[in-house]
Amino acid sequence: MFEQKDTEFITLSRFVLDEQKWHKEATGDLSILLSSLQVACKFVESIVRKAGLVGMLGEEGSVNVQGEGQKKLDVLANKLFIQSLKSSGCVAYMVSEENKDVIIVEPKSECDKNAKYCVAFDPIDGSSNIDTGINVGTIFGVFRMKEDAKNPEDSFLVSGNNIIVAGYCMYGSSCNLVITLGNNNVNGFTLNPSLGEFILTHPNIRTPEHGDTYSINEGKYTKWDEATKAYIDFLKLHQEGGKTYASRYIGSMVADVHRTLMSGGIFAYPVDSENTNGKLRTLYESFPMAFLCEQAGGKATTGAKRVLDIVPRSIHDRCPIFLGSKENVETVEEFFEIYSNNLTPAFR
Ligand SMILES: O=P(O)(O)OC[C@H]1O[C@](O)(COP(=O)(O)O)[C@@H](O)[C@@H]1O
Repeated sequence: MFEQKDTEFITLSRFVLDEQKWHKEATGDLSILLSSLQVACKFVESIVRKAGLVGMLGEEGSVNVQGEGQKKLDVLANKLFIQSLKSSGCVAYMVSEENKDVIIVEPKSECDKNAKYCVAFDPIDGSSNIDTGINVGTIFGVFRMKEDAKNPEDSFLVSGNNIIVAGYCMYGSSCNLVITLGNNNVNGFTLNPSLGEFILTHPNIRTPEHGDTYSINEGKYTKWDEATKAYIDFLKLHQEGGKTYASRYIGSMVADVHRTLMSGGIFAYPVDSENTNGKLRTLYESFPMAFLCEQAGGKATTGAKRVLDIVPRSIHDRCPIFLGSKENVETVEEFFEIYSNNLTPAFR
């Protein structure tokens, strides 16, 4: 476990090597994989930062498997992550928000044939905010390849409890990479552009038990299920010690979840009449964020069950998600309990 010591100049690479020291079965492959991931994050950060100067804003003109128009940065960032992860020699399969099928990595050498990791990622999350310079990010989750897997998908169509590493890299006023390798340990690093190094700046992130901000696209209120409507109504009517809840919504999951992990509260993207399974993708948005949140002491639910207990039906499957401070999420679970039993909430 990472000992609390003077964190200055602890780079991400050094931190991962330190962490791996505690894993008897560690072969160094995970460290190599994570160093390839951070190289891709640095590359994308450098392009996002100057996108407006180098003609990298706007549409690419193509449509991805989700039916969404692809931004130029979506396409470039996707290429960079695929290339960097392939070059690690430790990744067998990948799933990207931008690719319809599982990406199968052809081993280049004998050693590559032992690649045992699978990575699911969203190269640019919050694409709708790219052209206005609002925070966007990359989300990633690492799984072990399923030994008896018959098809590449099989290693991904498993419950979120199989995720071993999760993180995101947020491209904004500063570039922050937040990561967990499990062990109830979540750490935040800030990119020092002049050094080109991610430096540990937020050791051992703990999400407060309770928070008084909520983050949800209220424009969809009329399309929500009754439990979600009742919960948000409750937040508006309810005063905690004279304090009302504050609404905060950026529309980039990475940015909204980052704020929620650091200062508490709740982020939600429920089902609605347009997105009957929710909008956010289980494998490379909800699972990594739910794992990070739980490892930081928070909770993540669909309303009816723990997000990490879901087994996705397909690699681009979607699910509703409420994540954040333990107490706030437990209140959501109570509302879903009430409505699933057709009871009327006390405050109504
Ligand atoms: O505009 P909406 O419906 O509120 O959706 C915003 C949500 O969709 C997303 O932009 C989806 O992610 P992508 O940009 O990767 O497609 C999330 O980042 C965000 O939380």
